[in-house]
Amino acid sequence: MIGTPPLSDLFADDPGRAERYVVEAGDLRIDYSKQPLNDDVLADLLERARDAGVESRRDAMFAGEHINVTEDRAVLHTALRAPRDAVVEADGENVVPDVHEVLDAMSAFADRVRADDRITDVVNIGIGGSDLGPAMAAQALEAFGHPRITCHFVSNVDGADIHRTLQRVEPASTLFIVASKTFGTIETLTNARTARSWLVEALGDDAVADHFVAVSTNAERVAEFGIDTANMFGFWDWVGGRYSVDSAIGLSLMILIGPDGFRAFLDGFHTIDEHFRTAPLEQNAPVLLGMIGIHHSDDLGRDTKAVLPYAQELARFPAYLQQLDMESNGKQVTLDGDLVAGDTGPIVWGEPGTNGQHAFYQLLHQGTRIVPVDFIGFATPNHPYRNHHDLLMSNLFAQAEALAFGRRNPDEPHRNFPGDRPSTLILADRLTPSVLGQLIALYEHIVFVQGTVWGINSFDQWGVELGKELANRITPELTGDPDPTQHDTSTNNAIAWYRARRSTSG
Ligand SMILES: O=P(O)(O)OC[C@H]1O[C@H](O)[C@H](O)[C@@H](O)[C@@H]1O
Repeated sequence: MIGTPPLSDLFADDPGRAERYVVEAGDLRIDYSKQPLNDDVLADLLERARDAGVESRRDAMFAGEHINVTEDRAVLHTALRAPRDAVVEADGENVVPDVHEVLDAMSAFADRVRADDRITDVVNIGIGGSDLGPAMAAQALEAFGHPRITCHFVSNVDGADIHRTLQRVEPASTLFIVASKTFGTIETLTNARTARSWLVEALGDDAVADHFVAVSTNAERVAEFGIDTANMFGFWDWVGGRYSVDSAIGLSLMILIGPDGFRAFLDGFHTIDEHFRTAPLEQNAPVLLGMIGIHHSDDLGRDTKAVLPYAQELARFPAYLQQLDMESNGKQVTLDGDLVAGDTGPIVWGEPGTNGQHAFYQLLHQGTRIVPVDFIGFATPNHPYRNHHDLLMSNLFAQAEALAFGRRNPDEPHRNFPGDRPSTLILADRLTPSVLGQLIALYEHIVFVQGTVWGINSFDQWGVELGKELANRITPELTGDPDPTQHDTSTNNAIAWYRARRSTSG
């Protein structure tokens, strides 16, 4: 492991540092000068990226090879944002015409809904990748939204979620989008059934065709559920759930911001795809940021990473990144099935600034753990209050400065700020559909680079299966007969406790 002097020394000794350690990708200006790097460390990290085969694996992904080996699938979310005339082959077939056929169908449908004064509310029912992407993006891009349309997102099987939403909408003016790649996810099917009963009770069976559409890869299950497949928008098994916001899973977003806005969103992704595919590693933003993350994790033993957007509209961005990063790289075995040697994906968390400053930044500044931070900010806000924005941005710049350089106070240790706390500063002119697409694609490819270096499969998610299976086993035990005894004693007692109270509380 190569160490570096404190950031204050690195800056003092190298006046060109702040110019040199900046990379531009699309509309993003990424300053990584407040990271524990010098030219030697950087060269070493890029060497490690090369040795790990980042370039060849990247090319294999873009070429549609089955790099998701445990599911024997291509990984082609990049094809979802390829221009109409591009050629991307999966299993010998160009998938781009199919992608654009669905985009065209979505666009026609979105235009119809946007022009239909009867529809005021769109409720997306989905979970995981079928929720977080559109929910995060709809919030992020509300300023670009249709004035009549409100999007709602129901994900949790907790009845409180659908109940709250159904109380806020009217059957006649609501469109439900049931979004599920597999159409087998119990949370989504349960919520969708409840929504359908609610609609049918108010408007009758015939209303389902007008008020329900589906987004899925599984036409058979959509039909079984009772949604006409004429009202279904498809996608493909080479789109991972957490990489699906730019597939038909983004239908609610497209209805909100319009087909042109959605096109701009996809173009933003594509800009970063092209950057990632073609920029030399030295100027390749996902590679640089990915390798900085590797440095924190592998060399400096840092377990977590905070993503702190100075944009209220990006409030759900950290939650979105949690699935993207932690479901992708929270793995313990390599592609060959061996245990990995060190740690893999970081614990990702965050909240928008300035709220975080009044909550957890104490630990960032003076805690014993060092948390690498990504700050995100914009020059122009999507609201009219420039004075607020100046305050917001001054806080962003101040926090990055304070973390990096601290303030010595030997006489009062509790007022001492040690500094030398790393951050990356990601800036863009304005949070537009294109810039949001660019940000998401940047993180997608950072995750890819890191998964490649760790030698893991970033595209499966077997770790979510066991809990699902056990829940399916326990569900009938909560109501059935006799009392269950087949679990460990703690689980048995918890189930017995619930059964007893369930029967008395009704
Ligand atoms: O879209 P669906 O098939 O309903 O899946 C929804 C989510 O659930 C699964 O358990 C996976 O962990 C996620 O990757 C997925 O996004």
